[in-house]
Amino acid sequence: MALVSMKEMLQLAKEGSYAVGQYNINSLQWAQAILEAAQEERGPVIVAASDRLVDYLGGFKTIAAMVKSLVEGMEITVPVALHLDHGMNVERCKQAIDAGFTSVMIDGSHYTIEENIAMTKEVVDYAKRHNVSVEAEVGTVGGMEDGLIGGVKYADPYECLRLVEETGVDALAAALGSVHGPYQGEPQLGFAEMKQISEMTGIPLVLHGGSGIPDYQIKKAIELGHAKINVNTECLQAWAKAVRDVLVNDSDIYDNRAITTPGKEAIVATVKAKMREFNTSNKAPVENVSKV
Ligand SMILES: O=C(O)C[C@@H](O)[C@H](O)C(=O)COP(=O)(O)O
Ligand SMILES: [Zn+2]
Repeated sequence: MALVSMKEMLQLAKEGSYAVGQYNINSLQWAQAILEAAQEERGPVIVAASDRLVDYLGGFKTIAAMVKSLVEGMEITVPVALHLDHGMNVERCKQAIDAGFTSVMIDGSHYTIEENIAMTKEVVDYAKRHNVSVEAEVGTVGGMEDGLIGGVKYADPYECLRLVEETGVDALAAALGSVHGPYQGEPQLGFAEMKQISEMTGIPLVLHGGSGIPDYQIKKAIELGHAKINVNTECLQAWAKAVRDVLVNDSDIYDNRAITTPGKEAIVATVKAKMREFNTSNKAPVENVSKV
């Protein structure tokens, strides 16, 4: 199946009270694992490359070619969106779109709201011409973002409304207490603000920092309008644990495949567990699933 934008995927998720997971790739093996998990769970999936890792992964064209050819070679029939995560500027988003990404995030959250709106609008105008979906961010997710350590800054509901109305963006990441990387203690998400922003804007919300959030808070975030949840840290932790176990248990092992395959299996298991938690399993359209 050809790669799709995440516009329809997220609208269906919002209407159906579930969320589509965005899983970040950190190498070829990540892409294989995420696609395998989604196909086995029969649910839509968002495969993402974080802009800070795009060059490390070989650049936009390499990533798009890799994901497209894995979808074809692995006979993936569930809907797959290829998304640029935390796009650093307008130019990077345009490059991703030109290379074949079907969705982009323009992260203008470190700028003034006026600058954020202007950047987002330029990306939306370009993306619409290519049938590509756009996500924007208001406020600041805590922890590690764009390679920087920063504190939480809650999204202002009126700024969210302005950005949505003035840009026509497809999905909004409103920072409400979530953190990239591991949490220190229990996450404290701002549910009252979440409800207000969801009701005011009406568009699918995106939860960054989706790793390490207890199930009851995930369920509440979905109930209050989140249709996309980003997960990277939990996959990294599962991969690292599996690979570490192999190396600790066998000091003579040197074969790359033997060392890293348990890491890949750990990512598959993590993504499948998340898809069940987010209620994405079995949500691929029936006509896609019947081809399996
Ligand atoms: O690490 C990245 O660059 C991508 C993440 O910021 C991703 O967008 C995300 O929100 C993952 O959250 P986490 O798994 O809770 O760290
Ligand atoms: Zn993020």
